Amino acid sequence: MSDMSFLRLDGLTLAYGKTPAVEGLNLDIHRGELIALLGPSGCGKTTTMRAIAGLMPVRAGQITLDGRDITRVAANRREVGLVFQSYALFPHLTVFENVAFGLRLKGMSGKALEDKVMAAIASVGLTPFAQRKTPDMSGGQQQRVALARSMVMEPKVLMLDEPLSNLDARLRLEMRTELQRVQKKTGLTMIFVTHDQIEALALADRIVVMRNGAIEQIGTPEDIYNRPESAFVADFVGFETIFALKDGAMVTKGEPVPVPDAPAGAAALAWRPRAVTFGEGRFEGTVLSSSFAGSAREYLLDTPLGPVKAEVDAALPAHDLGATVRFDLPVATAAALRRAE
Ligand SMILES: Nc1ncnc2c1ncn2[C@@H]1O[C@H](COP(=O)(O)OP(=O)(O)OP(=O)(O)O)[C@@H](O)[C@H]1O
Repeated sequence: MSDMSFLRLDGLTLAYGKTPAVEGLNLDIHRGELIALLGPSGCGKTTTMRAIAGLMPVRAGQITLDGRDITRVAANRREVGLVFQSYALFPHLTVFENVAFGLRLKGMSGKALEDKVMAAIASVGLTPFAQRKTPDMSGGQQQRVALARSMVMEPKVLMLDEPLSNLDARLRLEMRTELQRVQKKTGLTMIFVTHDQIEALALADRIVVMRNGAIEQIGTPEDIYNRPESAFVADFVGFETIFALKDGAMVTKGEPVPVPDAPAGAAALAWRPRAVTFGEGRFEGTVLSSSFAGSAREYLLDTPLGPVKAEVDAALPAHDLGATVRFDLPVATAAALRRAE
């Protein structure tokens, strides 16, 4: 068996009663990879993780972990860890006892237990807090306790459901680095769920973008950010101006715009605000809104083509609302999408 299929989902189909949640999902995860499941609310991220953890029956398909079919194996025998958004720590127990809990259930005690627990606590940088009760700790520290408690069980795969969503902006950044550090140090295969594209781009080795219970695109952060395949993914990673191509022309709100130099096979063209030429070009639009963002200024333009978002250097003179400006959509700065939806 190759490392390519350390964790393999094969035609995974999941449903809540008559409501389908995930349909025929195929995914191969390497040993030691950090994978982000990214997508809008309701696309099936949590349901997929619950199925891998054994908390959700599989309607059809197969889950294989390290060469073993675990599709119908009980949750506690899967060697899969799951850290919930809420951490679910025991408030009356110390950090040490929270982390030791699962090992005690397995019958471990004494020095062996202590060594393992303290090593797990050390790996998340909480050694000085081992005897503290968890309610007396910050959100980020509690998150680390939850991480240590799962890691100490030495799962083959550790899954985290929106691990950073309860933290404030500063702690989120700190825990992002921490999570990456712990993962690289331990070589643990990890899957985390997020609907935050910045978090997925910053953390993951590969990103799995989901939509309506299926995989829309799988790739490295660079692939997803620079080479989105569909309008759905492009829009998700900040290409805000997207036009479908039909018969060699862009389909716009008004007249079709011929694009003789469109890349072969492209179904749509997409521009980030920064890639739109502003102040000159073939087209004209009216400033609908303008927002200052430090080094840049963003304009939303009302144009005969449809809405266009452009970003320019904030040092340039600002345009008033209602002002008429010229702009262009150069093919050279566009991403060519294979799917227009
Ligand atoms: N307990 C449930 N009973 C019935 N349907 C459910 C239940 N939980 C989820 N669903 C449905 O299954 C689909 C997938 O939901 P899931 O929770 O996996 O999405 P998600 O991508 O994790 O969303 P979020 O980002 O909001 O957590 C959705 O259509 C959802 O409405």
